[in-house]
Amino acid sequence: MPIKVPDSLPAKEILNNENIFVMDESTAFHQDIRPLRIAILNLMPTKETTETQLLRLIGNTPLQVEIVLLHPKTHTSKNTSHEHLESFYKTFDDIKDQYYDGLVITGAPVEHLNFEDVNYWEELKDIMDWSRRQVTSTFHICWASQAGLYHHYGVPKYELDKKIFGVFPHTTEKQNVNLLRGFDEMFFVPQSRHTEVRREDIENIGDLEILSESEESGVYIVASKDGRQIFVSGHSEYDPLSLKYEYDRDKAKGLEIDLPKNYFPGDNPEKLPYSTWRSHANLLFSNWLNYYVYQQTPYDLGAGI
Ligand SMILES: CC(=O)SCCNC(=O)CCNC(=O)[C@H](O)C(C)(C)COP(=O)(O)OP(=O)(O)OC[C@H]1O[C@@H](n2cnc3c(N)ncnc32)[C@H](O)[C@@H]1OP(=O)(O)O
Ligand SMILES: N[C@@H](CCO)C(=O)O
Repeated sequence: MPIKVPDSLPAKEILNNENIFVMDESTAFHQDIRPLRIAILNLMPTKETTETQLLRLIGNTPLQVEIVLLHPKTHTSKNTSHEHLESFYKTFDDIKDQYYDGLVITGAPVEHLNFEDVNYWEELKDIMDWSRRQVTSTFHICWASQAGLYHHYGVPKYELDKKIFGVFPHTTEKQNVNLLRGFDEMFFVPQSRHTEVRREDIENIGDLEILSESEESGVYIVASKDGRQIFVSGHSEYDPLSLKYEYDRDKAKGLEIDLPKNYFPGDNPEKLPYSTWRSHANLLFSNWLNYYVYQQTPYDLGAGI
């Protein structure tokens, strides 16, 4: 079964070439099954790259999934063209009366700012409040996970002395948690952050559970006990070369940046990096879609969230 995306979205051709069946709006879904409606609030400056990465993971499912891409209307994008946003994106105003099975909120390179100084903060707060009422489960990535933990639970973020940058081993001690089903005892996840949230600020909040951590890179997955809010600090969706792109970009700018850890063979940036996290990424997203979205959402969406 396929995912359906806006007509002519560039990611469609890339994913079809990878044998992921992506439909456009003119093609009909199987009529007897209600497709899952997933919104992606894309806050990344590199929107096309992120669309492709997320659709690749969300499309790896036997479920029918209809995608709506959202961007914040209170922010003028510097790095994504107006035409791209006009052609493929909606804003919160267009969908706020509707109910959704799932929402993904991406990272954003605004972590040095106070949340209140992010120019779409008021809109993002409205979207996060709406998600509590009208979305079955919301998956927050990187900066969005910090933003969600802060907005919903008052959890602060802290500046790190040094950027956490690389692919780090992660573990979990939890048993029988559906989001973690099938996880290896230890698995790798890309992290690329200047800030963190801390265990001690989260563990006393009764509604939250820390599901996975890394000795080196800290808290990874936090979830509300009802599974409706998932906060993920890493970038499992990243492509094999995403960290290389960030490393080369920062080097070219003359910034002080260490090599991403556990990434280049022999720490040689001339060599093609290892990608060691893609099976984890696929499992994380398919567990979320299956157990937290599909198995929880009401058939008559809106009648019972
Ligand atoms: C912590 C995480 O969530 S990780 C996710 C972030 N990682 C990435 O974005 C990786 C890819 N990004 C990049 O490579 C870089 O951000 C680039 C090359 C695209 C742009 O870098 P720079 O030129 O240094 O920064 P630039 O001035 O364009 O600002 C970056 C973004 O922050 C936005 N921004 C800056 N200040 C603010 C603000 N006060 N409020 C809201 N957004 C802001 C910019 O508008 C831009 O986003 P946009 O393209 O959606 O408009
Ligand atoms: N992942 C980000 C961190 C900045 O927020 C980058 O290096 O682009």
